[in-house]
Amino acid sequence: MPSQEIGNTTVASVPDVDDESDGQPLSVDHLEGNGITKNDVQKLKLAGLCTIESVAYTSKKTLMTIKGISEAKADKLSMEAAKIVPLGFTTATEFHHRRSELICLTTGSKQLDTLLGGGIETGSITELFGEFRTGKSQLCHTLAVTCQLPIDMGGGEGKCLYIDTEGTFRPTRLVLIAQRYGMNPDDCLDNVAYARAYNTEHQYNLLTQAAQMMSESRFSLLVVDSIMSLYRTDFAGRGELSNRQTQVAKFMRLLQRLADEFGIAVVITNQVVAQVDGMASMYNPDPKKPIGGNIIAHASTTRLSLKKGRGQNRICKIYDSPCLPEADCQFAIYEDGIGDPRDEDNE
Ligand SMILES: Nc1ncnc2c1ncn2[C@@H]1O[C@H](COP(=O)(O)OP(=O)(O)OP(=O)(O)O)[C@@H](O)[C@H]1O
Repeated sequence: MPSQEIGNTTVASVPDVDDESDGQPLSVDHLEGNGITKNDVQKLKLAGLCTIESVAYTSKKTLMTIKGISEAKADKLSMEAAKIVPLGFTTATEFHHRRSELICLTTGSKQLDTLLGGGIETGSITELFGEFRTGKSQLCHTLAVTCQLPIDMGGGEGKCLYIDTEGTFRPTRLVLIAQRYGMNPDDCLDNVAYARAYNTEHQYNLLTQAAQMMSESRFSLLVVDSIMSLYRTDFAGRGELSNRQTQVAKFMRLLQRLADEFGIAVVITNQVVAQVDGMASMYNPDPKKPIGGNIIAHASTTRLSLKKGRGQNRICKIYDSPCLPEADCQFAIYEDGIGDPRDEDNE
């Protein structure tokens, strides 16, 4: 999707993301035939399995939990999907080639993009955690706009799906950010599918809907702001901890499946609690850790810790990443979204 040069400014042409674009996963409709009926396909779609990839990535046991899918049918579905989606070994060269084609979404701050090796990676889950007012939601708002930009401007040429569990989404913020990038604010808002989640069951069901929407048009970003808040209230007390973690794991697994299936960037925000173990407080006077335990820790590919700095400045630290070293940088929150700290802010 080309950007246009107007005077000294590069103006983004807001993508017509409803275009049937290349690279979209194949619809599950293509499985029809060979003993798989239209009715079977409909059942898969109702269960949120809208692409052949989603069927290939789902275990036989899970396929059999779909109402009306027998063991024999589940076998048949897995077999047909595996004929189309490669599930075996590949060479590291081929994998390297595929990874080099992954797009990163710009955060709006050059320093932060550099820290992240280009921006927020697509095809994986990035967790932003920190205390209140550290800029988690503001970064999500900026990404909801930049994900729509052409690839040559640091975007993903796709729509954004935004699940808000705390009621902090503000479309007015998007208008100002869209204007900064020379986008038409109305088009930009139309490209953001927003849903407020009211309980954890609803939060999960929204992902099933998301799968359906993503199979119909090109999305490049899915935001869940914030991931744990409803789990904390729906599952209160120690007695419910194990059940809570099982449900969180199920949710995170579906998030990862969507990231793999549609090549989207998944960004989740998370709260922190004071860390009480002795070692942590020995080296850090104010130790805080993200909530959600090992489930969130293992399911998030990149974990970023956000802290307050001076004024509108914030500090982002790479807390965990499979390929980035532990390092940090500063960014700032402005009226028109996330940016680099300006000199006057540091004086
Ligand atoms: N229009 C704006 N211009 C500049 N800064 C803003 C603007 N809107 C909000 N902020 C700043 O963003 C900060 C809040 O950031 P954000 O909403 O991302 O917090 P958060 O980390 O998501 O916290 P919480 O956990 O409370 O949701 C505040 O310091 C606020 O002053």
